[in-house]
Amino acid sequence: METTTAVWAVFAAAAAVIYWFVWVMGAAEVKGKRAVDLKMGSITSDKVQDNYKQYWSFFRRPKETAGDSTNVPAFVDTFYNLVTDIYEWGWGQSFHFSPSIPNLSHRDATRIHEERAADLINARPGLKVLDVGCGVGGPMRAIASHSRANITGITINEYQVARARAHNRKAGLDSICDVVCGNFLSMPFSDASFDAAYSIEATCHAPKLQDVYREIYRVLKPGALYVSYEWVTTPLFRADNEEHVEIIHGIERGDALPGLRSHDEIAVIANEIGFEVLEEKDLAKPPAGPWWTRLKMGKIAYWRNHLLVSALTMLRIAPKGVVDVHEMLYETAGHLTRGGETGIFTPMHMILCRKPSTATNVAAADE
Ligand SMILES: C=C(CC[C@@H](C)[C@H]1CC[C@H]2C3=CC[C@H]4[C@H](C)[C@@H](O)CC[C@]4(C)[C@H]3CC[C@]12C)C(C)C
Ligand SMILES: C[S@@+](CC[C@H](N)C(=O)[O-])C[C@H]1O[C@@H](n2cnc3c(N)ncnc32)[C@H](O)[C@@H]1O
Repeated sequence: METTTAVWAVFAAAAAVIYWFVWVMGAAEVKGKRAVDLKMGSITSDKVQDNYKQYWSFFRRPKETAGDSTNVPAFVDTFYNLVTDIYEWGWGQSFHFSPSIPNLSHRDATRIHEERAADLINARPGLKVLDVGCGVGGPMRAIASHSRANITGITINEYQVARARAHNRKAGLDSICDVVCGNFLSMPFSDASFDAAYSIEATCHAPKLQDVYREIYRVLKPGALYVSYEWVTTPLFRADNEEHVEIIHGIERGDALPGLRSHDEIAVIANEIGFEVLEEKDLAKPPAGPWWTRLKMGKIAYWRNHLLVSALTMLRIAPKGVVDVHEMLYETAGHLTRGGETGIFTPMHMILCRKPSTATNVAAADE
């Protein structure tokens, strides 16, 4: 072989490897981002590392200020600036777990878990439904396609609003799906303005569940249904077991949680606000397939992703700090997996509630 031909062959092979590594392997898990498009929400690239440090400082706050929850929405917003693109790239547009179903893809299992929420609140054409903590709108689009209900989502993170709106347009669902930026602890909606509501793995970010349930109760019409998939510790959790405590702390640190609640607090709080509790169930319990296997099976993929984000950072395609955030998520995946395997944690404690038909618009806990 001539030298020039050999050089060209080496170049072509290298180009093919880079293409495969970045565009094929680095493509979004389901449908969303490519690794080369990793930004960090609305943070400018030079501020990513500072924001990452700021995120961690929340967990190092002095004991005297630990009870002060006023800064939680800002801390959660910073978290989603840091992780939204990595989530979309490595997981898809639905930022939640679902029970695995034999012979079904993650994508289908995710859709089924979302449609279940829609069916529980009897979502149907013409109904005005609220999505509390909507992320980039994966569940919203699945539920809108399934039910043809009109859905309004709310998220604290401006960058997610832009992503969700772009996805809604692309899916041709923008006539029935909209997203607003706001705090679910004080929502920019009038009293009794929604026919139904759901929240999927989002209210765990509220420092006090009462505050978000009270707001949801306020904006729902009397008789309206509300379903939530809550992150909680299960009856198997033991506060005097060091490993259990470490797993739960690990989940809190890596997922911007001010403090995980126990399974038995949820219905008590819903009742306290004035909701009638119609059903409560841990959707992770058998016969449901394990929700954590999707995290566990990806060990090799994590290493590939780690190499990819490191290479993209070195080439200055991805901002400095992405590697740290990715490392944090990798560790979190370990804690979540242990939480699932030990059975001490579930991300799908389902509670179905109704605002009484006779309700005046004052939440019981306010009276
Ligand atoms: C409900 C919440 C988020 C739940 C999940 C969507 C995310 C929790 C942990 C995330 C991930 C962990 C490991 C990442 C991996 C290292 C990377 O290479 C690709 C993305 C991950 C798989 C990432 C994806 C999203 C999660 C599974 C919380 C915040 C309340
Ligand atoms: C894990 S994501 C789940 C998103 C979506 N439900 C899904 O399943 O894809 C949690 C969402 O809750 C939102 N959130 C957290 N705290 C919030 C707050 N105080 N006000 C509004 N949204 C909030 C986040 O911005 C994010 O969109």
